[in-house]
Amino acid sequence: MPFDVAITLQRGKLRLDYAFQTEKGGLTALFGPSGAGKTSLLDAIAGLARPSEGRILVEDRVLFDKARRIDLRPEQRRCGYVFQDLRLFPHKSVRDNLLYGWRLAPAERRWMDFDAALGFLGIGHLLDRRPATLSGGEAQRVAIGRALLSGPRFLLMDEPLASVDAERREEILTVIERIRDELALPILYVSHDRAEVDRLASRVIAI
Ligand SMILES: Nc1ncnc2c1ncn2[C@@H]1O[C@H](COP(=O)(O)OP(=O)(O)OP(=O)(O)O)[C@@H](O)[C@H]1O
Repeated sequence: MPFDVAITLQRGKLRLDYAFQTEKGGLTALFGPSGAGKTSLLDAIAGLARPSEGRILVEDRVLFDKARRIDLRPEQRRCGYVFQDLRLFPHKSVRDNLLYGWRLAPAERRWMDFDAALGFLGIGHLLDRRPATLSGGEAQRVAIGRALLSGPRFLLMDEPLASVDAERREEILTVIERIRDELALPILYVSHDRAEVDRLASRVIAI
């Protein structure tokens, strides 16, 4: 099963409960209003927020299990996380941002090589640029490239169209569709745009 999650997360005074499982194939959207806890859930799956109860399995591998005292470190989880605010390193070139992802993965875990990622995402001409000089869509593709190069077993994408101008939306949507269809990676995708969810997702989880 790609994602099998049943956890409780405490965020300040707020208690957030999540329980869902997903079927093989396609993209699963997490859909819900601002503040509902979508980013918190991705953070818990990535190992950046620790649940107070429960368990998280991805592709039948236990990432977290409170009862069994299992809590893999983020770098052990093999998660490609595309953050809502991208978090590209501002002082590094596009090349070095991508190489950062690449170096996170031991050689045997890499399933996409550097040149293949450049071609797949159409970012080969941007290698010497700094993130501040990129358009929203270009920066988004670099962030996706960094995640793919880290040899992930699954992808978490937090509103990847949030910082993309209207004209570039189609380009990023097409990239996400290709990741879904050609790379066959389990994807959890946060959005609060109904049209986007209808186009991309094979199932929707209301948060
Ligand atoms: N570190 C924290 N400490 C206390 N409260 C937090 C913390 N992080 C998030 N929260 C609260 O937890 C709730 C869920 O936040 P979260 O960012 O997961 O929501 P979201 O569904 O992703 O929202 P958005 O769509 O606006 O990004 C919010 O009410 C938020 O204020």
